[in-house]
Amino acid sequence: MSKRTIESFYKAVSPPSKTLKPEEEVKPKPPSFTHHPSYPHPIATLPSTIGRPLANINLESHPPMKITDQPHLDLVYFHPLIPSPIARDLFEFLRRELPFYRVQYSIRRGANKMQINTPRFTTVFGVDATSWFAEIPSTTSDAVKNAESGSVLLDSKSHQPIHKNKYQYTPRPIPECLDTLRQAVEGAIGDGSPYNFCLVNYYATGDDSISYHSDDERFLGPNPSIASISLGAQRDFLMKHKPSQDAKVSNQPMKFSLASGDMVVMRGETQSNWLHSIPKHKGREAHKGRINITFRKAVVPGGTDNYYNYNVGNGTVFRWDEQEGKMRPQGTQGSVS
Ligand SMILES: O=C(O)CCC(=O)C(=O)O
Ligand SMILES: [Fe+2]
Repeated sequence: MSKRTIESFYKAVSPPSKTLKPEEEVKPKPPSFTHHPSYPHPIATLPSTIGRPLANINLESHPPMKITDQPHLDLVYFHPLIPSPIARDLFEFLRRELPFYRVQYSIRRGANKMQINTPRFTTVFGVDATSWFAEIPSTTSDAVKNAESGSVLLDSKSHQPIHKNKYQYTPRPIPECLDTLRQAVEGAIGDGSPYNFCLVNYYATGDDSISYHSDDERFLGPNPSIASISLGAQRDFLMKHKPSQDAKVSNQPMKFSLASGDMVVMRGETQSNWLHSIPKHKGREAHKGRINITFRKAVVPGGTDNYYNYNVGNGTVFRWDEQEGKMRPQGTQGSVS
């Protein structure tokens, strides 16, 4: 009898089928969940009222704008990608269902060690291109299946389970709700490049922010493409060129007022030449929350550890508390201010 290779026991986690029945045939389904041992809690799957429109985004009436009129700038601006009622429902769904973190870490500045409190809530899912999540087929024994809850990490080249010390943090598969969005985003961009990471920021109020930075880490490879989606409150997105002697380079920042449902794709030489930020904000919508989702492709294991270190870390899980109208650390009773 010939031996079966390990690959033949696994198949890639396939996206949910896009062939949907007409509205009247679809019965309301009880909520279902994406389970995985790496999640602090099961993560609800999208209701069809959100999943269906995301799978059928039509950009014919408002095609994306290419913005390339500044040196080294290569943006594609979808204004919007997601129609506003769906964007609002998706915002509320993700704020309610995802685990969030308020990561603290320390950096060295010369001889001094400084403690940094990330000024926003964050979470992350995905794994770099050297590994992939494979579904455990139904022929595998129930005991193994339950232990792994449906998917296992394999090495992309050997298709063998990864070494237990490959990563410092346990990678989390992108849950169905964000994977449906990933497929919609990849379909809208249409350049055939797949993303393997999903980073989520939640800015609770105008006091939350991200300072000027570029996403040009080596673990993303040269000229990375980053797709960035906004949901909820409108916030300013600033972009400025890195310091340059070139007379064609302006030192004035560009400002985009990003609305719920908008997507900006930063690609080409943008990350190596430009910085971007979401500054603190007062005034209109400052009391309202905003979610930002970025899809990226990390190519080496260092990217996986970096993303989990700065977006999950080792701290408390926060969940949205609808009654209190704010994020609450899990495992605490009563109101936390
Ligand atoms: O919130 C945003 O729009 C930007 C987020 C961002 O730049 C990042 O997560 O790297
Ligand atoms: Fe960024």
